[in-house]
Amino acid sequence: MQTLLTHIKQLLQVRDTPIHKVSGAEMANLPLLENAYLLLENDVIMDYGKMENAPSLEGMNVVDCSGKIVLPSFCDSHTHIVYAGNRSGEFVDRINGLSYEEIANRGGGILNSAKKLNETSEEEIYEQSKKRLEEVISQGTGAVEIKSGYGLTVEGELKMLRVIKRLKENYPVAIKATFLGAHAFPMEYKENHQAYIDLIISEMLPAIAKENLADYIDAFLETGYFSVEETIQIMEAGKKYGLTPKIHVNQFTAIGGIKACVDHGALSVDHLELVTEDDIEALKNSDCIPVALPSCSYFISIPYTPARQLLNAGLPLALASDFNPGTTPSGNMHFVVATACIKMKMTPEEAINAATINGAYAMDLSDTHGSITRGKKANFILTKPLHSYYEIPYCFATNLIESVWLEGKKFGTQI
Ligand SMILES: N=CN[C@@H](CCC(=O)O)C(=O)O
Ligand SMILES: [Zn+2]
Repeated sequence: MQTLLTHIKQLLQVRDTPIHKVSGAEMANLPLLENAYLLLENDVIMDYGKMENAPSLEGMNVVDCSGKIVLPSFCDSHTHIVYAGNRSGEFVDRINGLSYEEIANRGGGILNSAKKLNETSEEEIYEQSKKRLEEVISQGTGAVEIKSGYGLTVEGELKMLRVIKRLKENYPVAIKATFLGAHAFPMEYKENHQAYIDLIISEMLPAIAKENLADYIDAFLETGYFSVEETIQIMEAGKKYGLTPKIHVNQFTAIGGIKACVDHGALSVDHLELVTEDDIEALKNSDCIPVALPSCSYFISIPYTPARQLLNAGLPLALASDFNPGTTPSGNMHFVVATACIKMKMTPEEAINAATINGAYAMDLSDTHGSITRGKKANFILTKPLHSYYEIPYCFATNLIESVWLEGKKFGTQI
């Protein structure tokens, strides 16, 4: 079955020649077609072009898009969507003056979520998590990475990764799974870090590999969490099972972690609210992409990733949501794009590139996702009538989405 979208006011992120990512000054370029058509066949993009060259409407499922914009679905390369319960109590504690660090030191934070997760059945976690996945899909996400990291036990981590696997089987979005056993040290290992790292390496990783549950390995490389040396052990162990590192780093302190991640083959380094000149040097001429998480900065009032500094150095940048119960209880990528423009001074073109093609790169998905390119998945957002794509970040709190399309079908018609 072919579907033809006609009279599209602006068709964004049109890339005739497939690219994997855009970097530095290239990010200011967002190729588009005005008054365009888009032709879908089954689950892929067949063709596109100017309306005057549109194919005959005969026998087609035709969708008139007059006044509306089409852009590729958001590619959210960093989330923790699978969790149990929430941490709204800690949110109020922070309003009343406690910091994220103080809450964590009292056994709150990640350990609070780990306790809840280990007390909750796999079925119940699936039910809670699928609601969040459906929510982000309705907000325009068409490819998403989901981390474990709230188990911190062999069974808990496996439980989370099995839930991610089920989500992958049941939803028409691309999902990549990341093993984040090195998210925090459980209380009983506070004085014996090596014993927990040994548990990750000798028990968790083999069990995960046996069920083929993960694509990537992650660690929270941060003062008070995993040191540079500890993270190197985790990255090297993961690589032995074919898991490429994607690492949380430089959220609160810069301790030389970025260079270690680049040296050990990380696909992405995520957070980077703090960035040093040495970090930038380490990233230059590497294949590792920085990922900024502006909703996290917003929610816990920490600095925003210095996007201009990274782009001026010629580096690529991806934007992701960080959806999690502690620092970012939202996976709304429209808000992420808007906040990147408003607070990080990214232009609309840069922010849309960062949330589409560069997000796809940060999940090894740019061959199939992240742009309007012939042969790629027909995953895209159809907006309500707009004057220009500038209104996407400008209308930062308005729902601009008329419909989301996944694998060639309007979402809601597949499941
Ligand atoms: N910083 C580490 N991990 C998450 C937060 C985890 C939590 O507080 O539950 C993040 O990316 O912000
Ligand atoms: Zn995170």
